[in-house]
Amino acid sequence: MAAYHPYHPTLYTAPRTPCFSGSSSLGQTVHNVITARVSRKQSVKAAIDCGTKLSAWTNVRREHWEGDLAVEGHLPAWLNGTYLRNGPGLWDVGEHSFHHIFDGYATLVRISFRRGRATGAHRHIESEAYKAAMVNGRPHHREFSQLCPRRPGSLLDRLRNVIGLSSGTMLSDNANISVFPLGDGRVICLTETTKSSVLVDPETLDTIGKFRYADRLWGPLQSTHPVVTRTEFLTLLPDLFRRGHRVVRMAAGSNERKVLGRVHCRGGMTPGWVHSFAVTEKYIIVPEMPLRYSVTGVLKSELTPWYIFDWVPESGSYMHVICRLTGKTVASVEVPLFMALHFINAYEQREDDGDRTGVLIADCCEYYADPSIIKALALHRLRSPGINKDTFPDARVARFRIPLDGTPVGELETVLDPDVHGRGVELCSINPAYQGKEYRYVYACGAQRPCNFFNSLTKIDLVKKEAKNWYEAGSVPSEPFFVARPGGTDEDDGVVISIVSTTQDEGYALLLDAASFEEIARVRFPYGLPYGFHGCWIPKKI
Ligand SMILES: CC(=O)/C=C/C=C(C)/C=C/C1=C(C)CCCC1(C)C
Ligand SMILES: CC(/C=C/C=O)=C\C=C\C=O
Ligand SMILES: [Fe+2]
Repeated sequence: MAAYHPYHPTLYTAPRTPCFSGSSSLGQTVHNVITARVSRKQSVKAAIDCGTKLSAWTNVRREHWEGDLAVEGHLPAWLNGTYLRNGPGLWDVGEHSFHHIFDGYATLVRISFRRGRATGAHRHIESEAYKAAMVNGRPHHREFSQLCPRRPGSLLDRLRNVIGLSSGTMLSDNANISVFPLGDGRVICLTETTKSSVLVDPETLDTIGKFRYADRLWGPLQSTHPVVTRTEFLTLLPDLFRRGHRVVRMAAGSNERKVLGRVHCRGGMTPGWVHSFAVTEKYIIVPEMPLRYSVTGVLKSELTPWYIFDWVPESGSYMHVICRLTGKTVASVEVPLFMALHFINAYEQREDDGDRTGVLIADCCEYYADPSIIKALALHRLRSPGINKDTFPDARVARFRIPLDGTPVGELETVLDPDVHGRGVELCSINPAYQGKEYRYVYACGAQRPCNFFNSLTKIDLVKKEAKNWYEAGSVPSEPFFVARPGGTDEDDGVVISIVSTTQDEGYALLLDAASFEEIARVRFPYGLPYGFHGCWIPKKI
């Protein structure tokens, strides 16, 4: 069968903004390679596009920038520390343009707050994949929608691809999704390949090198959303051939992962894709949805209609519950079909008659069992808004109830009227002190319809079932990240930070008071920034 390829026939011509000026030797290589490949005509087009197109979907202007940031408004005196955000920031190399938002080379953005002032920086992560692409002027590794550079023509090439992909040598280490401070002070960036675990310096944004796991747990894939606390790092390693996930734990200060338990997927022939999972104080909750890895697609270096997945609704949806102490599966229930990337939080709902745990609650951003969100994130779709076309899939805050008493099925319900957040909810954060506990507030990207991507921020009150929204026409805000005020006792005592890209070539960090959801400050970069995914907060040690 011919390999399916989801490229759009009228592929958008990406505005290239290739005025890189790296100072490192790699930066110099980057500069030479890029300038050599960009014609004057392209540079003029880039300059025009910069002013008129949304910077969210364009390459970052320079490979590296660092400087003081202009502050409009008032930064709280208590806000001392660094906000780091990871995401793709370079989708074009030489003549090659990536197809999907998840393919772009990782770009870190830093904003450091100190006594009411702010400095900032951005820089690409110097992964092997990025460096090879810069030197060769085209991608050299398998990315999310980018196939292996060697197209399987002969049997020998096919065999080489299978070996390269299963051994991991051809897989990308482009850590472009998340960033976490580990309990021991190191800062790690990740995507879904194991080799993408990369350590960075949160101040200079230098790539320090690979995070080397000191164990023998083989497997090319990992979760990009580990649960990281001061004491541990909990993650999942998908087991493509034995239809499951290993649940592993690494203590802070160590590089050695230890297997805690194993999730056996119940539907389909391959494990369900888990982009994130949830924890309560006692349990780890692993979702299994019918968007399953296409192991043959990945190994044969072919794209399926869902890129690297198959959508197999008849294989069902399940929630698996693992005890954090023993690693044993204590429940595995069938639930209504669902499609979710991000779990918001989970907790144990205690029964009235004592401390026996009855039901687990797990909340997520859910797409009405429709995986088309994956296709909505192709760059040509993001870059062609189509005036007044409402093309973005609807999403809701959905709540699972998972019984622990042996009942074989769980429930799924919509928590609040999705119209209050524009039928968009994604890239969520909560007060981290409430992780695994009963909680009330969610901060997330929302939608002001019509739209082809999230374009607002929302604060959802799960108790009152209300939302407060922030929206400004022509702006795309990224994940609103909650930072708690030290010593604060209310769940929403703090600020929310989101980096906004606009059609006016602006890039700024928006700070909202988390309680009122009113704007308190804008901290401006000199130019528009590309979209990014997940951030973290590193408090300044006083
Ligand atoms: C949802 C999200 O933010 C990113 C998802 C990225 C995925 C699933 C990437 C997967 C892969 C690579 C980064 C390299 C090649 C292997 C593959 C599993 C496709
Ligand atoms: C940008 C995105 C999802 C958008 C819509 O659902 C997901 C990013 C995932 C990164 O972890
Ligand atoms: Fe994510």
